[in-house]
Amino acid sequence: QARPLSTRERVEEASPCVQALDKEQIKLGSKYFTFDMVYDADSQQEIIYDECVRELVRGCLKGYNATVLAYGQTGSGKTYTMGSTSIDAMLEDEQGIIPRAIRQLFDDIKEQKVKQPDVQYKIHVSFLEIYNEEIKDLLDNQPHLHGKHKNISLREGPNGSIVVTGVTEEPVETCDEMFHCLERGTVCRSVGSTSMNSVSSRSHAIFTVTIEQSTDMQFSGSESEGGQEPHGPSSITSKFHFVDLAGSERAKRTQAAGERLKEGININYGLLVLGNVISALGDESRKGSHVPYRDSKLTRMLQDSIGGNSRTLMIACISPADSNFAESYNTLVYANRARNIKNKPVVNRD
Ligand SMILES: Nc1ncnc2c1ncn2[C@@H]1O[C@H](COP(=O)(O)OP(=O)(O)OP(=O)(O)O)[C@@H](O)[C@H]1O
Repeated sequence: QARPLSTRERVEEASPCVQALDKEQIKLGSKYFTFDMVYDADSQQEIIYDECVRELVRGCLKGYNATVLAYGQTGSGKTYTMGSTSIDAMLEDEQGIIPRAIRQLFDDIKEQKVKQPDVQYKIHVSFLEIYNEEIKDLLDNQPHLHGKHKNISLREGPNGSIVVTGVTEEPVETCDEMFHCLERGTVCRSVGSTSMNSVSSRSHAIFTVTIEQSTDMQFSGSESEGGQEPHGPSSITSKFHFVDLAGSERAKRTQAAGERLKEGININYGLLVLGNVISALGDESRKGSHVPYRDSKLTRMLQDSIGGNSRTLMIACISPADSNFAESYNTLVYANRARNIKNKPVVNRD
């Protein structure tokens, strides 16, 4: 029986132009990159989920915010990996991160309810896309009524968290209800065809699950200290953002024109500002300098996730083809910088 490939071997297999140096370092061109995990085109969705995301969902139920964002060149597999595609016709093995996280969330809550029957759960989902620097509510039931005039705004909450007002916050109680929201929003997403990807996402999409857990009474103190002492009600609210970024693209290669070109320019603008935010936060020598979160809707939305209190996983999708070397190189530079950012995860106790 073949032994499983080591991380180093997986990197070498994934792209012939990438040279693995040791367990956590690779060389591309003349530059060195570090990473936590690497997967090639044969890696199963299940493995990626178990190794990278399962723990974040567990942490979210303990009160930590979490974010998974997929970054990469157009057509490199972000939407496929995130699972923000319609899953109706998909084999279960092929399903990506979001449907898996939904299932785990409800399974874990079921288990937790057995251990802590006093805890009450309230779950909401919202699904937004940032299209041409406008925020669109993908769960809006009456878009024809609201049109462009739906007033969605972003503001900073008391603890530095970003609060989005004016969006649909759909209450859900079951796994199926959450799947339904995912499907509903997915079909409303802006998708278009370019010569690099026939089903290219033309927007950044953010699927957010908010979990409130509350108890009327909490107990503290051990049996040996004379029994457990009840004290006041307590509640924890945590959020999980699943972010499927639109792909970086070069107009020359996508052959975009007209509306597609305008979308491409806006996509690249959002990603450029995200890159500037990542640089400002990830570079020790720029510590304390201005972080341009407000320069784009995308970075403002992700303020908690990048440099905030969230546990954040960035998935850098790269193409194994040598013809995509330049874009793969840029993606790794971007992700390498992001890896230097140190967030400060805290439990969000109200
Ligand atoms: N690991 C994979 N296994 C099988 N098919 C894949 C894999 N990754 C991507 N694909 C397929 O490649 C095509 C492009 O992938 P996808 O749409 O996910 O790219 P993307 O990075 O989201 O692109 P864009 O930024 O243009 O939206 C899709 O048809 C997708 O199903």
